[in-house]
Amino acid sequence: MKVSYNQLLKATNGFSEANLIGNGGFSSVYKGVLDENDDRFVAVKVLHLQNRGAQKSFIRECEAWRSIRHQNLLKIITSCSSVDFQGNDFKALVFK
Ligand SMILES: Nc1ncnc2c1ncn2[C@@H]1O[C@H](COP(=O)(O)OP(=O)(O)OP(=O)(O)O)[C@@H](O)[C@H]1O
Repeated sequence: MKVSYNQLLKATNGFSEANLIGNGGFSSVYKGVLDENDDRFVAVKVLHLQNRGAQKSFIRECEAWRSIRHQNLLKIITSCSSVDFQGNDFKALVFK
């Protein structure tokens, strides 16, 4: 199941400051509610694709996730590859 940009927009209250968990070098992570019937939050990691090195960092992270299993780590449940309202590339990973 893939999620759309609009679903993530809604889940994070429009990627609001109040939902922002933290910023990394290549992404911002937001707390969100994807499914109203599920009381568990998701973490939405939005890539800063305009930052130099973001693509590379993303590929490295995916490779790392592929080989890691740990009880304290969340799972990637879905992803989103789309364009935002301004027509810029938008990519996000959703963890739960
Ligand atoms: N799955 C997650 N659940 C909850 N919080 C998260 C999750 N992933 C990241 N965070 C929070 O969001 C912040 C930014 O994460 P991100 O992965 O973008 O960057 P980083 O790993 O801290 O730094 P860099 O991107 O420079 O390596 C983290 O410091 C952490 O506080």
